[in-house]
Amino acid sequence: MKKGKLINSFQYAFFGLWMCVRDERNMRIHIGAAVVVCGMGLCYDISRQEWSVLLLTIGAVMSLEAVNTAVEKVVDLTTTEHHPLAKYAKDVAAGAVLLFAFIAVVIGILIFSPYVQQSF
Ligand SMILES: Nc1ncnc2c1ncn2[C@@H]1O[C@H](COP(=O)(O)OP(=O)(O)OP(=O)(O)O)[C@@H](O)[C@H]1O
Repeated sequence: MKKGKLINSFQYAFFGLWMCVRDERNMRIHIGAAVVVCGMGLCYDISRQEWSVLLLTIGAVMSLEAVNTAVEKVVDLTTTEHHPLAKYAKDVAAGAVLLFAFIAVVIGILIFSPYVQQSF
């Protein structure tokens, strides 16, 4: 692959993430939650393994939100009409984010509950 093209690909990808943050309220909520849990991670001095799980979880939630946004945009591009398949695609993509967001909350509780209990 040519060097220029590789740089362009990174630029497009970063611009995609920026548009997601700029336009999607849910993405900004995920970022807020990530800042809070990373702050807690620093406060409680969690282990390397716990940081790995935490960062993987944060990355997965945000990546899923980005894919959900992409699905929404493609559906909107495909039809402006009310269509059951459009609803199906959007709701399934949203469900994927919701499912992993629940898992992320459970992971957060598993990681931080021993530290929070110790501090009382
Ligand atoms: N073209 C369509 N045909 C049928 N149902 C649709 C269509 N567009 C959206 N919907 C449905 O309307 C509801 C709201 O969709 P919308 O696109 O506004 O996304 P949203 O859930 O509000 O997400 P976001 O806040 O990320 O935009 C969802 O249940 C979605 O499946």
